[in-house]
Amino acid sequence: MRIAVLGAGSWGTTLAQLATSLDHRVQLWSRTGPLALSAVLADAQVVLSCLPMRAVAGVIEQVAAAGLPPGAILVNTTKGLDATARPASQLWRSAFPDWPLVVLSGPNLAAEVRAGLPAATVVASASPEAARRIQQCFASERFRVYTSGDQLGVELGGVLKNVVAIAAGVSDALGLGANAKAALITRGLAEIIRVGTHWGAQAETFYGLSGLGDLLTTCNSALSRNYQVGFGLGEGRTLSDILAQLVGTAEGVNTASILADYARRVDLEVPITDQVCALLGGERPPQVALAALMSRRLKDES
Ligand SMILES: NC(=O)C1=CN([C@@H]2O[C@H](COP(=O)(O)OP(=O)(O)OC[C@H]3O[C@@H](n4cnc5c(N)ncnc54)[C@H](OP(=O)(O)O)[C@@H]3O)[C@@H](O)[C@H]2O)C=CC1
Ligand SMILES: O=C(CO)COP(=O)(O)O
Repeated sequence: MRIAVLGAGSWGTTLAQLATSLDHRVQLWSRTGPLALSAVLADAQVVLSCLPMRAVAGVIEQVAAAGLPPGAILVNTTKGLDATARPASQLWRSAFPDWPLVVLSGPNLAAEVRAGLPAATVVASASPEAARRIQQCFASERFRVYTSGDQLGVELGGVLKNVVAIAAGVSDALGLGANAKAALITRGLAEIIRVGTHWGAQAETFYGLSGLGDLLTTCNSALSRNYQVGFGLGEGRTLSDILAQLVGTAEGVNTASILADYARRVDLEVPITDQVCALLGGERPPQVALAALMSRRLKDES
């Protein structure tokens, strides 16, 4: 396959390397690289977006100006929300309604995939044929690829877990222990399912690789940038200090405030997100956020 990879950060270079090792012809585009976007797109059969959320709308405009080859499969890997709480694939869908669209998402820390450690992921699309083609394209002995028809659920699992991963980092920095971490991850999953099903995703999807799978990876690995942000907050550092030293993108920082604002407007309960937001905004210290979560009104687990 001829693959254009947009975004030469951690994930873009990793997927480009994986695709090259599988004998695809790969061209990697970055805004500072030597290749023009029009040349990279010219005869691409697959266009893989590995951009941070803040770059997606601008690059879509550039792709529209450069021209997207008819029939090329668009693959979104961005795990973020725009200011209006839309996940990235919805921006691609609005700009290119006639092109097949696939979301690739799962527990896939780039450094581990790059090192050739075994990993699994999910490719989801309204077009089973497009999902199967992308499955074939990226599957290897070290990277197992499943398909799903719940494109929204697969994407939202990857987007929403970032906020819980920030909370998990805080929990570990405070030394709160394994019981607290398990409670956080489990109630985080309940929060993700509440938001995801509100937006129309299927609840079962969140128990799969792109939901629970990615939540476990991101909440338990210091390789995760979102976890690193939380760990820094738990150590009492300011967000600006943490971000100044962070290598790469932590999408959960923006996702938390966008989600908290949205949830407030539609009266959806997102207590973990609310506390993460308050911590990110420097509004309260971690121990006060913890106390707020522990002293909520007593309720049924469901
Ligand atoms: N890293 C990972 O483990 C995984 C990441 N993801 C998701 O993939 C997305 C990208 O993450 P990741 O690769 O880690 O991010 P990085 O921060 O490593 O890289 C982002 C890349 O995007 C480029 N970029 C930034 N702004 C623009 C812009 N306005 N126009 C064009 N290019 C731009 C950067 O270019 P420049 O260097 O010039 O600034 C950089 O090459 C995120 O949504 C993330 O959640 C998904 C799965 C795994
Ligand atoms: O999404 C990821 C792993 O699946 C990467 O997580 P971070 O963005 O927190 O590094």
